[in-house]
Amino acid sequence: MTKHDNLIGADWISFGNYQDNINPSDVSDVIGAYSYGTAESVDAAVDAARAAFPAWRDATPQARHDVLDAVGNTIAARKDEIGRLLSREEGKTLAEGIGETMRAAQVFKFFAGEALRQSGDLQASVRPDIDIEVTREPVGIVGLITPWNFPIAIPAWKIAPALAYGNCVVIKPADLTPGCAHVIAGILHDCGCPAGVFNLVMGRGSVVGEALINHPDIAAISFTGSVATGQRIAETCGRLRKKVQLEMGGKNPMVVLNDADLSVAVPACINGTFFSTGQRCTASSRLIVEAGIHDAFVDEMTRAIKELKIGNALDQATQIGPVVDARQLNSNLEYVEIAKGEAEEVIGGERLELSDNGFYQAPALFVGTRNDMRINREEIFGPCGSIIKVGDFDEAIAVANDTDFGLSAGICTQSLKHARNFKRKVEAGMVMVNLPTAGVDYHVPFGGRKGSSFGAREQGRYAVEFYTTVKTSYVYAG
Ligand SMILES: NC(=O)C1=CN([C@@H]2O[C@H](COP(=O)(O)OP(=O)(O)OC[C@H]3O[C@@H](n4cnc5c(N)ncnc54)[C@H](OP(=O)(O)O)[C@@H]3O)[C@@H](O)[C@H]2O)C=CC1
Ligand SMILES: O=C(O)CCC(=O)C(=O)O
Repeated sequence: MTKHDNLIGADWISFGNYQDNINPSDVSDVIGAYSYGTAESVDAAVDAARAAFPAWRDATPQARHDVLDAVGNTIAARKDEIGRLLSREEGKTLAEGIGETMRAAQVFKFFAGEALRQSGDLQASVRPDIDIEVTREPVGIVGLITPWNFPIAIPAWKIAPALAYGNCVVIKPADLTPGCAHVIAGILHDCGCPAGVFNLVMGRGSVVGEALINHPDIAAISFTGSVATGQRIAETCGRLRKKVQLEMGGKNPMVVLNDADLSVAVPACINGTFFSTGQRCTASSRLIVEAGIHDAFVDEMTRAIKELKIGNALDQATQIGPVVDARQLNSNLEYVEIAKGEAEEVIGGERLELSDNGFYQAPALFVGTRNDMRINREEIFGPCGSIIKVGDFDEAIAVANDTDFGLSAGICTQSLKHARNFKRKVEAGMVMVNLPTAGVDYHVPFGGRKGSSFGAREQGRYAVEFYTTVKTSYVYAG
């Protein structure tokens, strides 16, 4: 079996402790063995980054552009092979895996451009003969901790801006999906990224992740994952005065009003709720439906989920792949049991025993639910959606906002007035009109409010806020 090592400085380093990367579509398929690091591995990676930082900080924008652009081009050229690896290790369909790979390529190319577009302000002083410049500088060495559900796009949208703005990186990918981050490391290495500017340390969150967040020379941590881990990271970073950016869960509402076009609303809800096996922090987990269209909507959704093809992620016909692992599958099935006690009706949601030996679950629709039920308060992170019936638009907005989260929110309506009011009143970082709540562009800000996010926004040119620090310089020329 192929063994995969960590990238520290210019070298591929083995720490022993090889762990199998298993395909959730078919657990007999072992993708490779990945060497997991320790706290000492993090020390070595930070030493390499510290040595590389002065030269990378001072590198020309052109030099940074060229590395990132070459990485983007290489990922795009290898999209089929990398997309297949992604689908094998995470379980999303091949189309989704290749699509996510292209998104990562585009992110690198976008931030290659941003490396060239850095700017500052020249401001007038309130005193005579003094000029003031406001400029941005890299924060230093940044630690990136990424989840399993977007194993190439999320590393890409943290690595690319970090490097574009002159930082050095130590990344710890999710222990369930180290393969795509390992491929990015190889591509950065081969595309001329100087030794130590980018370092990969694979391993467990409780070991490598903890060492990263506690390391005194790491200036900033960018994290995507669960609320519990994010809270822990925020506390540590606050105590150690590190800059921190957290993207966590969602309980995203999708409102369907009486005037919605069901031929738009149903595909948007099917996509938002069930695609990527519901394992998206932007998934539509609460479908808030106005009474006049409720029964027709439930009928159409029930028909549509029964037609979904669940199966091996690598099968071209598959629309919904497996759940990522046994732990997540068991957690989803527990929520289906909870739903049986809370909802008026549960459609689907059962464990599926297919010919491939993977973690398959039928999509689940919970009908006749209230917003105060556990299934509507807690993030499930599986192919499960609840339907909540409401009387009118005002009630729909109140229910949409009655949640601890605030990442994405959607509305299906043909009314310009309701769409406009929804955009203004909904408490979310991203709003979708007649579109699924999940599936975002790569060049605009991503993030939310309340319990979903903390710190500066990710992606697009707004990423500059997290990956740089501001310097104000006064020059007297009298
Ligand atoms: N918002 C999102 O996009 C995501 C949300 N989730 C939510 O989280 C739930 C659990 O998923 P899970 O993968 O366990 O999420 P975690 O939050 O545990 O994992 C996210 C990342 O954090 C790392 N990590 C874990 N513990 C620590 C720690 N103490 N210090 C530093 N880093 C740490 C993980 O490492 P390791 O992989 O080794 O555990 C992983 O790289 C899901 O059911 C879902 O609800 C999960 C993934 C993405
Ligand atoms: O919906 C998307 O396109 C991105 C979702 C995401 O980043 C996540 O689930 O972590």
